[in-house]
Amino acid sequence: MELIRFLLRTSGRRMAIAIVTGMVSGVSSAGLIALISRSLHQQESPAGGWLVAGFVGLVLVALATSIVSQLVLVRLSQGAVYQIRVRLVRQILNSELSRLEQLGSPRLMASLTQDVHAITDAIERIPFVCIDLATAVGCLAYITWLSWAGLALMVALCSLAGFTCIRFVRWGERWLMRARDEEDHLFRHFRSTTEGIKELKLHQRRRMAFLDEQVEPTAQHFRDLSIRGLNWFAVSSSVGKLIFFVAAGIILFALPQLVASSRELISSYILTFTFMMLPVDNIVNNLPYLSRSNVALRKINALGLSLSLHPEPLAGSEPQQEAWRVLRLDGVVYPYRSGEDEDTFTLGPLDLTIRRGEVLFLIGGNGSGKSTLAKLITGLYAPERGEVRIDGLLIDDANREWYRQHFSAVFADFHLFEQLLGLEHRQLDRQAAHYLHKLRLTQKVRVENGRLSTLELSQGQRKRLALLTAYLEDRPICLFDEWAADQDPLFKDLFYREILPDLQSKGKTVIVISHDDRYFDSADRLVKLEEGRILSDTSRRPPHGGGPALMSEIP
Ligand SMILES: Nc1ncnc2c1ncn2[C@@H]1O[C@H](COP(=O)(O)OP(=O)(O)OP(=O)(O)O)[C@@H](O)[C@H]1O
Repeated sequence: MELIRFLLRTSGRRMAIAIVTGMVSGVSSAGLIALISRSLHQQESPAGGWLVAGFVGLVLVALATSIVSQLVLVRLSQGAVYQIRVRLVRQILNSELSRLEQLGSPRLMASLTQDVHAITDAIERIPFVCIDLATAVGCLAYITWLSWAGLALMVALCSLAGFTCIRFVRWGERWLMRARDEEDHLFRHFRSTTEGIKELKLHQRRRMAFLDEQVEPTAQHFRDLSIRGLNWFAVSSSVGKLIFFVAAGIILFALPQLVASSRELISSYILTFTFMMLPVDNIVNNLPYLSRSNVALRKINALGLSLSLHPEPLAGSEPQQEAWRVLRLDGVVYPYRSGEDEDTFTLGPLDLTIRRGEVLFLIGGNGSGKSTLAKLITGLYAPERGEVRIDGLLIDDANREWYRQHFSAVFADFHLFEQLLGLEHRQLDRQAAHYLHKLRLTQKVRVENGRLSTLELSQGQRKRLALLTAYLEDRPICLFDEWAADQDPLFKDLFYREILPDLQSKGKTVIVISHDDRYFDSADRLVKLEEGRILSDTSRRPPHGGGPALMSEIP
């Protein structure tokens, strides 16, 4: 079973301790049955001292080993859940952006929530299932010890039960796997529900169509596939219980006819089967949860495999190249693909040279490739063909992470973190307060211990906060993707006339994606894109230092 293999990989030593102590507990429980059975048969004569001592001893051993086994398994299972969560997030973070975009956030969210939940659910049951299993195995061992005919019957029935149940569970799993694939589509609709709530609320017919034509059919399909899968589990559970009762019936009624059996033997069987009933019931009832976790693990492994096919090496420790001079893109090509080979849009081939200290505007119509080029320049995408070099140094998989550390960027679909993560200024709060004042956000936001007091702001204000982060990062190259689009005229002016010259005066190179032709005169250079190619590259003036020192006097 995949879950057990996963737990063994997580900590084989702990698993071994849990199995050994669990088995001791199970055998002790079976020993207790044997002892109770024997004491019942000695009703006539008072129980000997050794029986009482044996009873107390076995109770203590069964309890102590059961507790140890469960404690170890609780630790092991929670450790495994922790590892799965962290490993998955790490794998996502270490994967190429283009791969993550292809997979889509609903697929990632489904694994991070549903699959992790299914595994957690199953793993939390493992300690109890293990003890039940150990008790059942102990009881079977006792039945075997009582009579060899009992052993033969048990082996035959256990094989039959195992074979039949596993077959049904496998069929069930196949349906659950299909249901799980459907769940990815369902998550896409969940995302549309939360992110498109305004559009859905405003338009009743759209909302009805969304519900009737998208959410309901997908949810129904998911439900039907799940029902089919769970039906097989129900069959498997009933067949398992049926075989158990058949075993009990044969041993109680048929065995005495076939093999000479004393009343003592029969009553021992009755006691053992009664004792076994609860653990067997628990094991059978937990099978669907364990099976679901198999499906979830397969899904997570498939995601992990697909992510690991596009890994990115971790960051090198080299410092940024503050004094870089030239960044060159030579013949770079980046295609977006929808299917196997079908290109939907291709950026390039294009050549571009960016010099240190210049303010470069990327302009062009919607869909001309500006944001794609920005992701190539910043190293978020790797070109399929062509080269990116910084001062002649070729940027490849080995140093792309290092190269990215040269950039601060505010993309159009930026994300704000509540905490100013990864910024190690000694006076972070003071610096942040200074920039908040300059960005006219003091009335709205405070920064305490590097944490922003609120993110409940207008889109324009949120963008100003993103700009604050870029300032605090203090990286040599800044990139703003239509930053000013949501700003009022005052802040548009502030951005183009003061912030950009200020960044330039600090020696930063600034790349701005802009549609604001009123402010194109703020650029040293205008690079115009059309259909993924550079249409024109116009230098308006050589890169200069200077400009008003808006942000320069940091306290
Ligand atoms: N993740 C993606 N997957 C597939 N195609 C994409 C993806 N992102 C962008 N595209 C396609 O690439 C083309 C260029 O998009 P890009 O976002 O670079 O344009 P842009 O010039 O920044 O446009 P805008 O001014 O509207 O922001 C578009 O035709 C778009 O459909």
